[in-house]
This record gives sequence, C-alpha cells and structure tokens, in this order.
Amino acid sequence: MEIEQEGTVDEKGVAEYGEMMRGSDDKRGMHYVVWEDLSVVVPNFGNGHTKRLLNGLNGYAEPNRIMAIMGPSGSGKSTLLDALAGRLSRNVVMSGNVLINGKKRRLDYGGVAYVTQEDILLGTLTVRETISYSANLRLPASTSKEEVNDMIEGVIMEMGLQECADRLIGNWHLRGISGGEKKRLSIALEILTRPSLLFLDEPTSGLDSASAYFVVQTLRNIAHDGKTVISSIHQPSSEVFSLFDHLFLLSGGQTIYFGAAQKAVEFFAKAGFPCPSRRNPSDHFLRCINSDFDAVPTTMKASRRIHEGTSTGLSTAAIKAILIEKYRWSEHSTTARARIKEISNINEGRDFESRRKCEAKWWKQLLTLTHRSFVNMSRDVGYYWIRITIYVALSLCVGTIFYGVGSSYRAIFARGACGAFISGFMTFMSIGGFQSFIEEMKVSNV
Ligand SMILES: Nc1ncnc2c1ncn2[C@@H]1O[C@H](COP(=O)(O)OP(=O)(O)OP(=O)(O)O)[C@@H](O)[C@H]1O
Repeated sequence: MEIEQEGTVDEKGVAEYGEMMRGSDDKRGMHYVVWEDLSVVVPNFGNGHTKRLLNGLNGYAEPNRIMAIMGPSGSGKSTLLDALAGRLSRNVVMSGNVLINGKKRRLDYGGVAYVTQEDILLGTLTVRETISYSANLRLPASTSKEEVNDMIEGVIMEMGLQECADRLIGNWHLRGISGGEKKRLSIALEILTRPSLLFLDEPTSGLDSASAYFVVQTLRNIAHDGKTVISSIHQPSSEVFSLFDHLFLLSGGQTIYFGAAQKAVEFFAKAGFPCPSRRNPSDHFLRCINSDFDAVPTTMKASRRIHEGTSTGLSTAAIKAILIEKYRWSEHSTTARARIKEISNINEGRDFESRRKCEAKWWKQLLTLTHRSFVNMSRDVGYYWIRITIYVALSLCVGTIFYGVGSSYRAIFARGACGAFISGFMTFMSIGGFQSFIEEMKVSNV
C-alpha cells in the first residue's frame, strides 16, 4: 500500500523535540488506567425504562501501548471512552471503578488530552497560527519564546504538517486543507502539552486508508514514547489494524474480546469463527457481532458468507452470545484480570494537581484570544468587511437624510429619530455576528 507522507520529516528536529519533551515527561509520570466492572446506564430512557450502555466491562491501558476500542455503530465505544476520560453526560449513571495509577482521581488539565470526532478549528487561521495560539494559551508561563517556537515546529514536523503549515484551514466558503490534515492538526493541538494519556474518538473517520494509516502510525509513535493512547475506531483497514497493540471489542456494551490485537484472530478461530483468508480481520470481527445485519435480510445473506468454512448458520445474536461466553472463560480474560490486579496496585504518586500550572497567565490568555479574534474577524469577509461596508453606506444615507436638520424645536425630534434608528440598526446587525461568536466559543479551549 502506498502511504501518504506529506513532506519529509526533519528527523533531527523531531528527535530534539522528543528529547526536550521527554524531560518534562519524567516529572509528569505515566498513566496506567484500569476499569473494573464498569457499567453505564441511562436511568430515564422513557416510559420508566432504563437503558444499559455499558455492561460490567473490565480492562486496562498502559504506557507504551496503543489500544483500539472497536465495535459496531452504537456498541458503546464513545461511551466507554467518555467514561474513562470522565466526560460522561449528566443524564447517565456510571458504576464500577476507573483507576488512574491505582487511585480514583480526577483527570486534570495538562496530563490528559481528548481528541473529539469533530475537528473544531477556526477556518480563517493557518495551520501554524492555530498551533501557535494554542501553544501560547496552554504552555506553562515559564516556557521561553524560543522553547514555544521549537515546540510548535516540532509538533508540525511530528504530525507531518510542514507542507500545509502556512495554508488556511478553510471553511464553508474557503477551500483549505484536506480532512486528513485537519485531523492531524486536531491531534497536533492536543499533543502540544505532551499529555501522558491521550483519548481519541474515531480519529480516522472520513479519511482514506493511506491518511488513516499515517494518523494511526503517528499515534503509535506517540504511544511508544511512554504515553498511554486509547482510541475508538470504526472498521480500520488491515494495515491500520496491525498498528494497534491492544484491542477492546464491544458489542451492545458487552466485552467480546479484550487482549493483544494480534491474538484476536486466533480467539475468533478457537471460538469457531475463523477469519477467512484474505479478509480484513476487523471486517470479520464486526460482521460476526454486528446485529444490524439481522435487520436487513439481503445483507444478512451476504454476511452469512463470513461463516464459510465453519458452516454454523447461526444468527448474529447467537454468535455474540457464544463469543461473550468464550471470552469470559478464555486465557485472555484470565491474563487481563491478573494484569488489572497488578496495575491496580501501582501507585506512581505523581501529583496531578501540579499540572494546573501548565496554563498560561490570565493576561497572556486575554492578549492571545483578543489577537486571535481580531485576526479571525479581519480575515472573514462576510463577518467583518461586508459589515463595515454596510455601516459606511448606511452612515452616508442617514447623513444625507438628516443633513442640515437645523437647530429648531423640530430638529430635536429629528435627532432623536436618527439616534433611535442607528441604535436599532446596530442591535440587529450585532445579532448577525452571533454565529462567529459561537464558533469562537467552541474553539476557546483549543
Ligand atoms: N447520554 C446518552 N443518553 C442516552 N443514550 C445515549 C447517551 N449516550 C449514548 N447513548 C446511546 O448509547 C448507545 C451507544 O452510543 P455510543 O455513542 O457510545 O456508540 P458508538 O459505538 O460510539 O457509536 P458510533 O460508532 O455510531 O459513534 C447508542 O445507542 C446511543 O444512542
């Protein structure tokens, strides 16, 4: 397969950057994450019913490993990721334990990053500017200007963004960088602070297999540099799948498989559902456990072909039940339980609270955000320049109407009417700027 490599990566620069950041990692420590008997339910799901999103999950994630959370649509991948990252919505209830380095802790700013499925970026800024504003907002106040610049350039190289570093991101009316580049930029913004625990919600969605490979390869490099990387992913290609160290396979909120990604094929074969030769393993796993196939008769027939060679002729629900049971009593489950016990006793004792110091001083944040806002507005023709033109044109119109109004008693009313018209007009025009305001609110923490 041909892999898309955008520009050549300056190996020396990346190495120096890595060295510099590793120094700070020593202080930050590593993140071992364990979840035990993790369940998430929606208590009020209508008509007095409750809905179970996750059902008694056990697992762990450790440094130097990249874990894929896989499963059919609606299986609970994002919910699991949110539960681990402490980002569950308020209408759900979580039970069970999520331990970080052996303790229940709040995941604080700086050490942990979450890359959402949606790329929240300002289209009027270039890639380098976006990273630069983010660096100025997030890096510790003690970081010198040279260090900040080195970090920005290092992240650009690490994520292979050199080619498009000075191109605008683009928005609905402005063609900018590609989807793959946007995704890499979103990841670049999150790894700026060198978090030791990184969550990603479907980082390859909407990307072609070459771009997806490049993104996951970069995540793997990050993980193998002492970081813990947990990513949900939806049907990766076999090349992308081979990059993952661990696999958590979910269906209907239940564990189908958790263990080494490369041993999953063997587990399915032992359970009676071998992956046909030349089939993408992740495709095979999902076809086995995706009950959506049951609802579509024609597709179901096609899906039956996955069982060629095993000739089971079982429904998806039956296959799922077998796999859940087989996993429960498998060596993978036993190994996972032992490792969970081991990791639960790890107490790195690193102080999470100290990471709060990573944020820039309030006045620097204010300056950076004001500058960014000004650049954003001045480059947005619709928001800024058209508005200025309208104001100038209106001022001329109103000026000619009320020109030479005089200083009589009636002129007082005329001036009042002019003032009321202008303030009314300004109020309505400012409502039009609300959309840009909301857009900036979304990226305010980026
Ligand atoms: N806060 C919530 N309230 C009610 N239902 C929810 C909530 N969050 C998730 N769900 C439901 O839980 C199920 C699992 O959702 P989740 O987003 O975790 O799935 P997913 O595997 O990430 O799916 P996809 O691959 O389509 O993104 C879905 O049926 C979803 O509608």
